[in-house]
Amino acid sequence: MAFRLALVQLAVSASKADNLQNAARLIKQASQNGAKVVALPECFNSPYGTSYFKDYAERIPGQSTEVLSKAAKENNIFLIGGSIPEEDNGKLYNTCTVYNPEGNMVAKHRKVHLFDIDVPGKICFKESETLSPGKEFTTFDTPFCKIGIGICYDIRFPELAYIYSDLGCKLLVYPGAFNMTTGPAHWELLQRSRAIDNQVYVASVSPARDEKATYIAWGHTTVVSPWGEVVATTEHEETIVYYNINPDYVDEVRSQIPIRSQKRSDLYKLTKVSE
Ligand SMILES: NC(=O)CCC(=O)C(=O)O
Repeated sequence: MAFRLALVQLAVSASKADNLQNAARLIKQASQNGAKVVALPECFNSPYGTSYFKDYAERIPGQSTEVLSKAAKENNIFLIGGSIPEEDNGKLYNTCTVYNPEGNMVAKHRKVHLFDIDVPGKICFKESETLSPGKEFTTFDTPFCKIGIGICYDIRFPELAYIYSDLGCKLLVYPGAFNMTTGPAHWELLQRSRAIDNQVYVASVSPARDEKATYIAWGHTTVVSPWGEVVATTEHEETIVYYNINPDYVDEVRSQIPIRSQKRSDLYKLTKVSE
């Protein structure tokens, strides 16, 4: 069954209250425009940066996730709540929660791959200075299709996307916040790569760009089809990106180019490590 996806490229400020209010307003707008699944960006309630995570962190459930649960219920939608800094047992995580139209939390993804990079003269960022990594794969069912969740840097790891497609996901959603160095170079290419590798829809949701922020987001919230085409995108201002996802198109592309049944599992395979 086809459905309308809305990706909210939210302008995130230092005021958590404003961020929550803005998110609720744009979620409502997306639902009034027919969206059945709505997604927010990475770190939607707080500026993105290691110096902010502790101050903005909340337990789950907490203030921000209660706003999300209420918004999902009031608007009768599935809501992928971007991510928030989560505090649990003295540790901090970068966590995405997902709600069904009854407002129940149906999934929780803690960013698995922490964003630790050093590109000399351009950007050095170490999420691991303050955050701990998640350990779980995260998918959830909707009446439309199964959806897999990754957060930002998670998109660089093809294994995660492969596992999600193997579990039956037809859409992968990555709340993300690439930057002015890696954004232009890799943001779209990574989405198209994951889409083609797995013949799935890939959607990535960024915050809007704030030139005065300590970390300047690239924006360019985007949807890519299972054929690898960019089917919806934008620049960097606050906006909502819409696309009508047709899960049957995933099957069509897979039957045209049947790489899934052509894998040489007699020669190689990906295995899940159990704890
Ligand atoms: N928030 C992030 O994980 C940023 C990832 C990123 O910019 C990248 O290049 O990867």
